[in-house]
Amino acid sequence: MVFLPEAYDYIGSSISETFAQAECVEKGDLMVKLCGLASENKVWLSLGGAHEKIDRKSDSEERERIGNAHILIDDNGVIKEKYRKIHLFDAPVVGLKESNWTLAGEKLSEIIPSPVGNLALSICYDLRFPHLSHEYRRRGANVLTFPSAFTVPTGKAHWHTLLRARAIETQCFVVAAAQCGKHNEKRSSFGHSLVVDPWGEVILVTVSFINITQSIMTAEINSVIEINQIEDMEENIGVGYCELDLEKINKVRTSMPVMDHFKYDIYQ
Ligand SMILES: O=C(O)CNC(=O)[C@H](CS)NC(=O)CCC(=O)C(=O)O
Repeated sequence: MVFLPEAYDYIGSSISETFAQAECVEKGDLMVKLCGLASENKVWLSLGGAHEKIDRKSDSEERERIGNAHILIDDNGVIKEKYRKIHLFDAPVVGLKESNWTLAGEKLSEIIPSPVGNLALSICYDLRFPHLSHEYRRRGANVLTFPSAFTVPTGKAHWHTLLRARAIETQCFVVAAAQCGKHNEKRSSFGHSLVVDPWGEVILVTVSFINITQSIMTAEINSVIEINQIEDMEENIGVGYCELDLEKINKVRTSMPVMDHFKYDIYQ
């Protein structure tokens, strides 16, 4: 299975550029190509965040806005699920207001059984809302996904901690493909695509692999590195590879059955 980050299609340098390139998820040219690639190569795809052109008739709001949609494609090239980002990143700390151009989603993703586990779809800023992750766990997820385009200052401060916390609390694998580098004069992303196991251990983090001009298909497979080494590393576009040992989930959950210990009667 291949996981791509939020905004895997493009990152616009202005709202008008972002609108101009948005495509309808089900019928867009890019999506047709990606479904073809999934079936030809027999891989599942997690497309972490498409700029989704929304049919105005189904949008009750007056302003033009797009969806931020995480799409899951199976190895037959069939779209299995589409999740629209629920929590929009309106954050004065970095001067971004996603709700200016995005319409928030209103429902959770289904839990989708896949060859790498029972997947739950989220996007980026959703990571900061533990109730969402907890609800996915309660509904049977064992792999949470947080494709992201985290900003550099908030990424430095919180990215690793939040991802590990969600993994530890829910006892799920957490897979987080992340944008990295400078997109335009105004935007850069923190990077550090991460996979965390249900015990909270980081089992994959991407660092510098390939030159941006090389094909991703020829990228070298990464080796796992220690978190305390990361600060000094440059990150380019690249790929990381790891295996999810689903047995770990059972081990962690039986050895510490936190789900049985919630006291909803006391704190709802
Ligand atoms: O708009 C696009 O083209 C792609 N989408 C994004 O970059 C989104 C909305 S601005 N970024 C985040 O949610 C960052 C969250 C974050 O950095 C944090 O929670 O600290």
